[in-house]
Amino acid sequence: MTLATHHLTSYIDRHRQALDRLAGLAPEVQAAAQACVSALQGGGKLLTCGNGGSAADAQHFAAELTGRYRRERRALPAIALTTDSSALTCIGNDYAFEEVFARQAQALVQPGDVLVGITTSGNSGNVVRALEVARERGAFTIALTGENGGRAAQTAHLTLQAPSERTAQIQEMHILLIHVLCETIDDAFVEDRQA
Ligand SMILES: O=C(CO)[C@@H](O)[C@H](O)[C@H](O)[C@H](O)COP(=O)(O)O
Ligand SMILES: [Zn+2]
Repeated sequence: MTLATHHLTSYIDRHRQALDRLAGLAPEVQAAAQACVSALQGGGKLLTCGNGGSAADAQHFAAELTGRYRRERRALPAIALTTDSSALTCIGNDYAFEEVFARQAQALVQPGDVLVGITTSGNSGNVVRALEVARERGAFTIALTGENGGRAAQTAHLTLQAPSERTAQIQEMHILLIHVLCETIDDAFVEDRQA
């Protein structure tokens, strides 16, 4: 067996073992999807943030909404707080790295919005601070974490805890969860092209 084959087999085995536990998150996933749909139907927007691979996930989620996920529907408002290098460097340099998302949240979050903070450890300070600020400003807050929800789970209104302690596997489940949220958001808007 090659090393790559060994890794592929063990990744697949690990996912097989985790899938039943992931299915157990259905009530939380339904609640998260409903919160996103209600915010968007009420004129609110989604804001997303995360670090490293989770920054990519945050951008991926926002782009599925402003662009398109799977079915044709109107463009939906979503902003990833990870993309503006001027804002990130200014806030990181002049305040603190922990404030890079929170300061943008102070500027952008309105009551009725949803902020989604993505952190596999559950403990990235800048994600936790963004959840805190968004909550204070009247947004509904959702954390995507690993099995250990960490400080993010203590801060957010709702947490989707991917059942793993391995960063990579948590990320792989996060993107699955994000796509399920997008599928459910499509369900709500696909008949409503002019709204
Ligand atoms: O993609 C990976 C590892 O798979 C890394 O870039 C990873 O996202 C970074 O180490 C992050 O800083 C981890 O942050 P977090 O998920 O604990 O909030
Ligand atoms: Zn990665």
